[in-house]
Amino acid sequence: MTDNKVPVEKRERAQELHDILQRANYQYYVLDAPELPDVEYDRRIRELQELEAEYPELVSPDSPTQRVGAAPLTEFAEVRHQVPMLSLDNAFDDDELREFDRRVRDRLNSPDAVEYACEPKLDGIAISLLYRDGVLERAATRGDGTTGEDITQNVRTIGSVPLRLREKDVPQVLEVRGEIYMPKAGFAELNEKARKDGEKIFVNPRNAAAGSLRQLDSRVTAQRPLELCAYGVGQVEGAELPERHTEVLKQLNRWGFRINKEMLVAEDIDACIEYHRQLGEKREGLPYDIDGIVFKVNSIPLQRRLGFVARAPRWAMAYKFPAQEEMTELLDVEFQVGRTGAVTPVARLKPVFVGGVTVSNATLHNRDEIKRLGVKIGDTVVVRRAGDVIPQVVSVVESKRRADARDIVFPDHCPVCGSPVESTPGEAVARCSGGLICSAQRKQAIKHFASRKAMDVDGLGDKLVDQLVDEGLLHSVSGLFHLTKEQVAGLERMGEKSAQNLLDALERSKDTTLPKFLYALGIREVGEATARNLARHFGDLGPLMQASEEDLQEVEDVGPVVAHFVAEFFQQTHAQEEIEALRQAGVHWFPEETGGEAQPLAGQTWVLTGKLETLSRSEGKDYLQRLGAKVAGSVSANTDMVVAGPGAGSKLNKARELDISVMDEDQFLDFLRENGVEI
Ligand SMILES: NC(=O)c1ccc[n+]([C@@H]2O[C@H](COP(=O)([O-])OP(=O)(O)OC[C@H]3O[C@@H](n4cnc5c(N)ncnc54)[C@H](O)[C@@H]3O)[C@@H](O)[C@H]2O)c1
Ligand SMILES: [Zn+2]
Repeated sequence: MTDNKVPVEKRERAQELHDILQRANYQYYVLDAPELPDVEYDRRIRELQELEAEYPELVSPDSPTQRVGAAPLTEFAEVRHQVPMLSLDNAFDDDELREFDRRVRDRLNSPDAVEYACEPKLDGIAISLLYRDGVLERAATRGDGTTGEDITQNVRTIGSVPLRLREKDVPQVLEVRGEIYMPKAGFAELNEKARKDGEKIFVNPRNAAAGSLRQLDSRVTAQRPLELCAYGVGQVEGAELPERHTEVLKQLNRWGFRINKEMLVAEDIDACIEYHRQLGEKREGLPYDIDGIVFKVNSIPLQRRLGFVARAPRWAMAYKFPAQEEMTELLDVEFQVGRTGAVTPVARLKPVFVGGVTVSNATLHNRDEIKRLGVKIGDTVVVRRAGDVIPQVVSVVESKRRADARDIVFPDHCPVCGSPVESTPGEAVARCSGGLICSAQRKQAIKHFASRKAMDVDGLGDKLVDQLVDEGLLHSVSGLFHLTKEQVAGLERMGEKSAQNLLDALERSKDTTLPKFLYALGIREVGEATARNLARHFGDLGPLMQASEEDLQEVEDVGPVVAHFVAEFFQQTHAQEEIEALRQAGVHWFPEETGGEAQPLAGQTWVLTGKLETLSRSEGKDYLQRLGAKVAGSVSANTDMVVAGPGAGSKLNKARELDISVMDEDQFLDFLRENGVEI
């Protein structure tokens, strides 16, 4: 074939893709600040690969399809990898994975199924760790696959990187390869702190890990919650390693490396597809981000026979999960007013499928965040939706900024009631100063009051509260208990029966507990735990309402800020009147037992898994907390006990693995009774 067979527009497009991808590589690998979301990058790579497949003349050694990563920065010393550190090819659906299996078997001339190792694909940074005579000598990034950066000082600060191998019998030279990543919880904490301190915010855990590792001051790295997971070896001298990949990893584990607990051996490609499906369901619940599954031919001799192409081995494939970040257009910004008057900017987006759902709104947090992002209306933005977390605008694709992009103007006056919007110095949040004059705040206060963890009024949904307030039937929380059947039945989509149900639910809700009532009042910074501590300390509402800020600070976990909000709340005449009105309407509770009486589970952490048959998860949690226990959401090594119900499978296994005591539902109920909890 000759050059002139390639149509000009195809050649130009290829060149354009080269430019886009090279720029993206630089931003991603060198600056740790990608502008494009990964899916967008992957689409462009795909497009270039397809062009190159059609017109092989377009393939050049410097094509982004032929290369791994990017050449390293100059601040760190360069390291040459004896065995190149490659990337992985990607599959995006079952067919592409089957196609991979077909290619493997064709090449091996194997009519039989090939065994694969299945590992979650951690989303972090590839690392090479060189051990000489069992001692960590050097840690290097992948770089462009041949040349990486020496980041030994930084990597040494990571707890899960062994500085010395366990066991005596170790190879003279052992190069371990793995991923350094930041667990989700650590990432959330880091960003939250950065947001408060006005420091750099990372787009996702991968970027945070990359940025943390490439610090010139290793004391900074030491502060970051990084972990290592080993997934392979490079150079090995003076030892024979097992002939199956999964066995090699188990050996690494004995030498002191963490390996992934979800790892599995699949006997054929169908089992791989099933594994991918299962992990896809588990993905949100894992404590770290994964962006797919890596399937590797498990036999090392077969891996050797298969070899590799320019940028990836032929014996491995990454089967990606649906993206958690996508690009879309910011159409407009609206300002919502919350229960405490906080004015939150909400981005209206051109609908985009991300993280498994179609997203058309995302939070922009506050005024500072808008400034930090430098975002304008009309911009192309990157939206991230991971798990249950509210979708967020994480960055702006500046290269796509339109000439007519408009600044976002933060309102001076509440968009709902027109009262001035005020900000307290040192606080990022701006608030409507209208208090309960503001119907937005009133609606939110009533919704909160009626919510499940508060007064738990069955059937009083958000829409109904909006209707009641908008129709002028409801002006305060206590007004709920004066609603009449006729008023409720007269609303749109309501009838006699549903009206009666609501009144019955309201009646039932009057029988409550002091902690729930305190939480329901919606005092700023008073969540469930604080409400419980306040109730336990003061025993009843009277003494609490009289308490000074100083008195309040004696309560467990109550600092000056919370003490101030609580005292301020109870000093308002309006609040006092509301409380009186609620009691007049029949809201009641029994006083709490006060004092530092022994709490059977004080200081222990419990995990509630799945749904118990007779208790809801939140009830179980309430009961445990009454006994002084902290309740955790997932199973970790420092958890003491797990309460298991139907559907608790994976957590249960994890608990057993960690040697944590496990109880079933009946034992749990007995246990609560023994400890004097009425069920
Ligand atoms: N947004 C951007 O502008 C931009 C630019 C460049 C690259 N990228 C993204 O980076 C990725 C491509 O980069 P890449 O070459 O690092 O490939 P990759 O991240 O898709 O796959 C290779 C990497 O997977 C990691 N990995 C995790 N678990 C593993 C396991 N169990 N076994 C083996 N490896 C494992 C290793 O670090 C390895 O280097 C793509 O997802 C692409 O979207 C994005
Ligand atoms: Zn208002």
